[in-house]
Amino acid sequence: MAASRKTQPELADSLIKHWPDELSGLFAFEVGLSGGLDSVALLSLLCEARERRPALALSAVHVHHGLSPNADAWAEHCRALCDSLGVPLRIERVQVRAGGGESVEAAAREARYAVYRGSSAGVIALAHHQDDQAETVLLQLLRGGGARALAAMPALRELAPGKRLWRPLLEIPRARLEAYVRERGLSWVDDESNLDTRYRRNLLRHDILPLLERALPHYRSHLARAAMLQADAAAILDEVARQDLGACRTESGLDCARLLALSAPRRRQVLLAWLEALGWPAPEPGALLEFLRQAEHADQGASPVLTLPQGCLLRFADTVQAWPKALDEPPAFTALLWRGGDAQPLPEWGGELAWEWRDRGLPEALLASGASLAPRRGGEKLSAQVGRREVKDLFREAGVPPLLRRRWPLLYGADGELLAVPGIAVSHRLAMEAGWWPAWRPASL
Ligand SMILES: Nc1ncnc2c1ncn2[C@@H]1O[C@H](COP(=O)(O)OP(=O)(O)OP(=O)(O)O)[C@@H](O)[C@H]1O
Repeated sequence: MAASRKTQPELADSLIKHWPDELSGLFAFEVGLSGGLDSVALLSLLCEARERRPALALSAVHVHHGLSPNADAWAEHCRALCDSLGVPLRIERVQVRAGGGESVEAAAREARYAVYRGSSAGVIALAHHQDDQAETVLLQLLRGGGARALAAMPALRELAPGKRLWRPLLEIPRARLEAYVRERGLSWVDDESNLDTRYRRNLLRHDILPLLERALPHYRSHLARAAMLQADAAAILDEVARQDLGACRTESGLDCARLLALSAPRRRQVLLAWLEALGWPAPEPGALLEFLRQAEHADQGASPVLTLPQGCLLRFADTVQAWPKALDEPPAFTALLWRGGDAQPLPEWGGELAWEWRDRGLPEALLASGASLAPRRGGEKLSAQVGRREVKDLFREAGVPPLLRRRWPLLYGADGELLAVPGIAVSHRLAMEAGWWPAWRPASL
């Protein structure tokens, strides 16, 4: 053991030397221990760090997925290793349920992260190394990922409030970890699924990367460097998108004029940042481009819509709005509460009825004496300069998307006469003098 420590001493030294400043003052570290070579190396290295930093409270967690016939043996191996290193271990059994097109691998990962988030330690350390990082960059590239995806795995990130995820081995090639583990005389288990080339990562690892290595022995560090550069680019994109989003955001969505004044790539980033803030996954880049193109060239009367699994984006008047998928049916009847021109919030209608004083508007007496709101049923007509006009045509001309027409409140007088289509037109017959104009403000998300 003493002789071997001379061969690979620099690994533990380098770990200590590169201890992130952000982790100073944190002492409870838990290693995600699969029992494989990488996490065995990490646990052992952190044990060496503990010798030099006795305040370090080191523990380990093994997530027992129960997926492999060898799962119990892996857990046993972790137990024996932790006993020999004097590290407390918790073994967490999880039920892996893949659903909705998710792979078993992804479901197992999700289950692991749930266990990590539940840890009482402030820092969870995982053993991803430089080879993993290089593979991740290539896989993201092959999936057509952008800067954020190509930034691959960060060395440090927040896992949950007050909890960090740390990957201290990202700059170390796997071969060095193997040499280290062998020198320490430590044993590890091999996950048999790692040899299964059905998984894309394993196909890269076993069939493609060995070829690449022959021509470009330093490809790992080059890909890791590319990831670092992309991480910077992604951080700048995020910063700019956050600022642009702040400038474009209005109560009901994004201001079209401000959005369209931005360069095309910034527009896309704003929309993506907004969707992310809403918790909606990013749409296909092509679909987003097409929506923005249509939104830019939309005339009065056209309302481009981008339909997404969670709902839809639409351009209406001077805003881009996001509407959740399931729009409830509006109420059949709502009494107008007249408060001398104060806006009336109507959450059950998904918006607010506001009032403006105009040269031609509705008389106050009419509004104060039993007016009400009801949805469109079809066939309604409103008094116009010449005769009466179909509400359907008024909606179309105003560019109200069909989706919003269903829950657009129409304003009726106590005698059942249609007084106004708020925000679009008021009865010509009743608005002969200065009076009130109703404005309907649909609230998007
Ligand atoms: N069963 C497990 N229990 C605890 N930690 C684990 C387990 N499996 C993996 N880990 C931790 O996660 C690290 C990455 O493992 P692996 O490469 O198998 O996961 P991955 O799914 O490819 O990566 P990611 O977690 O980024 O999705 C391991 O080095 C180890 O630290």
